[in-house]
This record gives sequence, structure tokens and C-alpha cells, in this order.
Amino acid sequence: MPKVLISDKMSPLAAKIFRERGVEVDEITGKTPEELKAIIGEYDGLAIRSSTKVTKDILAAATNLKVIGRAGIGVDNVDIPAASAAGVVVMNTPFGNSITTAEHAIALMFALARQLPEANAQTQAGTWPKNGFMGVEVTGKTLGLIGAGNIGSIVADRALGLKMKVVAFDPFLSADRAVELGIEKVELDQLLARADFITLHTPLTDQTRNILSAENLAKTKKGVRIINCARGGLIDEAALKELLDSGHIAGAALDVFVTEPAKEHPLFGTPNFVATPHLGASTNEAQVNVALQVAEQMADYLVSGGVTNALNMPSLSAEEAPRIRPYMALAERLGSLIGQLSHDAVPRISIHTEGAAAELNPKPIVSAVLAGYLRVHSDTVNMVNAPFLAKERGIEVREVRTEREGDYHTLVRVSVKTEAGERSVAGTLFGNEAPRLIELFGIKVEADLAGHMLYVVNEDAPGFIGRIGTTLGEAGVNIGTFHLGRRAAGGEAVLLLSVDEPVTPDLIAKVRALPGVKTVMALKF
Ligand SMILES: NC(=O)C1=CN([C@@H]2O[C@H](COP(=O)(O)OP(=O)(O)OC[C@H]3O[C@@H](n4cnc5c(N)ncnc54)[C@H](O)[C@@H]3O)[C@@H](O)[C@H]2O)C=CC1
Ligand SMILES: O=C(O)CCC(=O)C(=O)O
Repeated sequence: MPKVLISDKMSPLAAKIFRERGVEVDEITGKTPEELKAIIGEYDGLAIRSSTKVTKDILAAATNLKVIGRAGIGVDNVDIPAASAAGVVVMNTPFGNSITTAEHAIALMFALARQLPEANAQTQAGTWPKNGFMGVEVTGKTLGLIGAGNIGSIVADRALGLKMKVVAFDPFLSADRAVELGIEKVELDQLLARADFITLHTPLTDQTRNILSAENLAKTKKGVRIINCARGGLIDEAALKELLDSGHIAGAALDVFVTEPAKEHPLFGTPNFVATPHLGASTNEAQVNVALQVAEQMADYLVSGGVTNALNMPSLSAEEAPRIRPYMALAERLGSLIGQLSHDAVPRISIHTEGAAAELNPKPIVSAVLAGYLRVHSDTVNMVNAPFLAKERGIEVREVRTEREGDYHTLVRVSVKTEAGERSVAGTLFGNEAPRLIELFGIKVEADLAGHMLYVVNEDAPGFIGRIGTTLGEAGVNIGTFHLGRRAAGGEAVLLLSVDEPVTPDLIAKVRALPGVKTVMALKF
């Protein structure tokens, strides 16, 4: 039974779903990195929010880990390249808390417009400060969105409902989408110059880090109010403090900070500064959504191999999975076959799908070929890290699709470029289910690729089959299946036979000694 650790506070529904889906679950929150390292080796899955930092160091200790599920959106607390290299799928729940976070941004916008936190504090302190809090209306004001993805577009929708004008800077926002959202796409400098309120909704990346730098903050309109419910690090906090103190910026509300938890901060106590402790996603609704989703997604992967919302692997829906899984088995075996038969590093692998195979999502098929090919040299390769490792090794991966059927209704061909030229193997599915080799280096040969196999290339001559049967019989080796193919009568022939036990070096030596044998190899699938 797979076992999952929930290491951050999460709705109890997550644990319930895991158990219902046949996944054992422990909920242990608040561990230090050292404590987490000591226990992570036991688990197949790790479910987190933003507190747990999944570093390279933690991943190195996570010897059984297959999947990390982030109950939320931002995955900047997970070292994704290290997870990919370790073959661990990283998933998030990209929509479950979007509305809640957008609503928090709007709430903070009003908190700034009407100075609600300070007015509340002073009223409850008994000063009745009726004349101390002259606010501003949001109606008719311009809201500048930096990032118009899921959350940004919900914020835009709500702001339009409040009769604001919305301008957005997002290099990936298409003109059509901007029209659909009813917002104006602008350059960053235009946004800075025009916005009365600015709200940030981008991930923290090398491009967005410090997007509101001291220089950019200085370009804002005097009296601007700034809201950040996305990530600390998008705004230069020191410059923000200076411009709040000088009065250039009329207000700022941060839900997120460069260093979290932010228990002390130079901004704390600054007039017109509002802070919340990373509460953007903290509503019952959002936490139920993300907990349910993350548990379902992780259980799908651990129990049946379905992949949803993975950041480092192609998705495979529950509907697609049964159709594509036999192809992945075929692709992995073809990759493994060509890997076992190629002795040198290859600069290029091409994966050609034909007929029914060409109608499928090619990504899982390609990943499976690469996993089969690379696993010949490393036990730790899987579908997640194979594309990453292939890239690291400088292997060019090509994908070709031909929808028209050839001799077979469905076919996958894997070709590698070697010093001797292009070599390829091809296979099909019998009954849309059973993977079968149909061609090996240009020779037609039908074979199951399973278990321990012996691969022999010999000169096609009478008596050879009898001699090989006798050799295996005398060695006490039982033949399971026997498959033959040849280029032309009397030419080069290929023999692939499956045997019940591992092929020993002694048996290989005996077969190699038979007349007419050119190559002998043990294969394992
Ligand atoms: N405070 C909180 O509790 C929460 C914070 N978040 C944060 O909100 C962020 C946004 O979430 P979503 O809208 O769901 O993500 P999303 O991926 O749907 O949207 C992000 C948008 O940022 C844009 N973008 C990327 N690089 C940019 C750049 N250099 N300049 C301008 N725009 C750029 C993208 O094109 C995209 O449209 C997340 O990455 C996460 O860090 C999310 C949920 C809760
Ligand atoms: O889990 C949380 O409370 C934080 C949510 C968040 O920051 C995210 O989903 O990116």
C-alpha cells in the first residue's frame, strides 16, 4: 500500500480521501528540515502547502518518493529540477484557491482605500477618529494588474464589477484574451504611470523578481496604492518603505514577504502599510478545494498512474490512461531494446508513431521510450526524469507522426543515430493491448519483449536452429518463446528467444562458439 506524508496543515479531507483511495497516510506537521529528512525515506508521496521546503537535500533522503503534491499554486518551495532529476512528479492544484486569493487582493485594496485596519484599531482604542480617515473611492480608478493569469483575471473581473478601469502588463496575455477580459494590455511603464492601484499576480521567477524595483516604484503615479498577494520578492521592500515614508506611495498591502514567516520587518508600523500573514488562500472553501484535489491527484498517480497538473511530466487523464498505457509499455520496451543493443552514446533518438498511435498524446510515449533507453545504464531513470536526463546527456529527441496506417493499424518506431548510421526497431499492439516487436534493424521479426531473452545474429544456414536448441538443452535452459527473422534466404538472420532464467556468460560463450554466429547478447525486459 503506498504511503503519504502530509507535512503542512491541511484540511482533514485530504487524509480522508487518501484512506478511501487505499493510500496509507501520516499527518506530521511542523518538522524541521533535519527531522523531515529522517523520516521522508518511508514515504511514496509528500503533500505540502507552503511551509515545507522540499530542497535537494530532502530529496536526496527521499529514496522512495514518487510524487510531491502542493495543495495550492506556487511551487517555489520545491526544487523542481532536483525533483525531476530524482524522478519525482511535482503536482499543484492550479485553480482551487484562485477565487479566494483574488478576493483577498480586493479586500486589501479596500483596506488601503479606506484605511480600515488603522481605523478599526483607533476606534476600538476609544479615540473615535471620525476626521482622521479620509478615504478614496475605487469607482472610476485605474487598477494596474501585473500578471493576468488565473488569479489576475478574476481580480480584473471583480474590479470591472466595481466600475474600475483595468490595465494589465503580462507579456503572455494575448490581445484576444485582453478583449475577452475587458481589460487593456499595456507595457509596464504605461501601467506604472497610469495606475491608481497596482496588484501583482505573477509567480516569482528570474523575470519577475524585483519587478517593482526601486526604479520602477519611482515611476508610479504619486498616491498609488500597491497590493501584493502573489510572492515576496516581486517588490523591493526597502524602496517601498522609503516611498511610503515620503508619501509618494499612499498605501501598500502585503500578504507575502521576501522572508516568511515575517515576524519582524522594517515595514511594520509604517503608516498606511497593511500586512497579512500569507492568508491569500486561507478560506474554508479554498482549503477544501486544494486538499481534495491534491489528495485525488496524488492517489491517482500512486494507485493507477494517472497524472494531472504535474509541472514536470506530461498529463495523462484517467480516460486517456487505459488507452495509452499499452503504448507506454511498448515504447519503453522498444527504447530498452535499442538501448541494450546500442553500445555507444547516441546523439539522436527519433520516435515515429503511425496509424492509431499517431492520434495519441505523444509526450508519454516519448518519455517512455527515453526511460526504457536510459534505464539500461541507470536504475533510477523513470518517465519523469528521462526527458531531463536525455537533455542533460545532449541527446536530441525527435518526434514524427504519420496518421495514415501502414502495414499495421498502429506502429511505434524508435530510431537512433549511431556512427554506423540510423538503426531502428518497431513494434505494434496486438489486440490494441499486447506489445509486440515487429522489426529489428530492418529485419522482420515478431516477438514479445519480456523477461530474460537471448539475441543471436547468425548466418542463415540449415541445421542452426537444431544446434542452438541442443546447446540450450544441454545447458539445462528452458526455451519459452522462439522468434526468427532474416534479411534474405542465406543472408543475415536474427533469433530472439525467451528463457526462464537469466542468461549466463557461460551460455553466451557456448552459443558464440556455434558455427555461423556473429553476435550473441543477453537481453532483459
Ligand atoms: N498569497 C497566496 O496565498 C497565494 C499566492 N499565489 C501566487 O499567485 C501567483 C499567480 O497565480 P495564478 O494567477 O494562479 O498563476 P497563473 O500562472 O495563472 O498566472 C500568472 C501570470 O503571470 C504572468 N507572468 C509571467 N511572467 C510575467 C512577467 N515577467 N511579467 C508579467 N506577467 C508575467 C503569466 O503570463 C500568467 O498570466 C502564483 O504564482 C502564486 O505565487 C497563489 C495562490 C495563493
Ligand atoms: O497554502 C497556502 O496557504 C499558500 C497558498 C499559496 O501561496 C499558493 O497556492 O501559491
